[in-house]
Amino acid sequence: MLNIDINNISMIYETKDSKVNALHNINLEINSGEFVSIIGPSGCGKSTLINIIAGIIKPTKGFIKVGDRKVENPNSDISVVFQDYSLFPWMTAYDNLHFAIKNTNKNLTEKEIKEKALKHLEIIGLSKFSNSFPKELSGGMTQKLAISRMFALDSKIFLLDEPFGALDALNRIHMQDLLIYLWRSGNNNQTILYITHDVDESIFLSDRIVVMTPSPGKIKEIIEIPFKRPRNRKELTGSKEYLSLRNHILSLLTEDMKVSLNKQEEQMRKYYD
Ligand SMILES: Nc1ncnc2c1ncn2[C@@H]1O[C@H](COP(=O)(O)OP(=O)(O)OP(=O)(O)O)[C@@H](O)[C@H]1O
Repeated sequence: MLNIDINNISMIYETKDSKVNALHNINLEINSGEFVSIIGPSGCGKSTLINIIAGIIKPTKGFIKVGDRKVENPNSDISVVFQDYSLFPWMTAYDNLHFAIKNTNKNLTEKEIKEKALKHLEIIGLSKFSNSFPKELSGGMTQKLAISRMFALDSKIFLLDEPFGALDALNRIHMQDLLIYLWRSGNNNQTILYITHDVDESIFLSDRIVVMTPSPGKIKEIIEIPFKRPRNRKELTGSKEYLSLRNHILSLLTEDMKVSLNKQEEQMRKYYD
């Protein structure tokens, strides 16, 4: 179990002709075993933050600590799943899992690795597709495999960047249930940081939701989700408490949208006048 300490992170991208102020003074502590979602308008720096935590890009200011260690580069404590899948396209479904298990459990025998890989395929209902390559699977199946592979990797921290963004509503619900099932049935209670645009998804999945403001991305509010687990989707979404929480998050997000739409309108008026 490892916590994540996001310490005063700012990020400015410098391109040939401009500077983009992507993140400004982000401070956040995510506890071991916690599920935290980040929600915010497009371009507020959510993916930038995930990439900084994963050690893929270096921030302009501030640092990330995972447990006692400063993050300088990608490392095996942290696994990342992106929207456009995170599998090896040249390996079958079984081989993708086998490879992950073999590389993170050096003391397992070949028989144990095989059993574990087959068990993972069974849990996600893809036993029949063990010899299929990612391109031969549907979007939902591919993402199931990517999530399953993430758990097989046995990392302590999972960073998920809109992993179900490309799925239809039904598949999305199914995947949310699978994610929570795998997370809660794991032995070591991993820490999850989850990026989404979907307010309902963030409430259903999270212990806390971090709402961000647009350019530069700052933390606007951190919301504790009061609902006990396991959560019953039907009961939850019908409750008054849920609806008021949902309205609160939506109003935080639309406030910023109004400001940016007004700015856009002002610029268009200037252009056409
Ligand atoms: N490599 C880069 N070089 C220059 N600017 C970048 C780079 N990556 C991101 N940006 C800019 O930084 C800002 C934040 O981008 P980022 O992708 O982190 O936002 P986001 O909140 O994840 O967006 P979305 O929800 O649309 O995926 C945007 O203005 C984007 O154009």
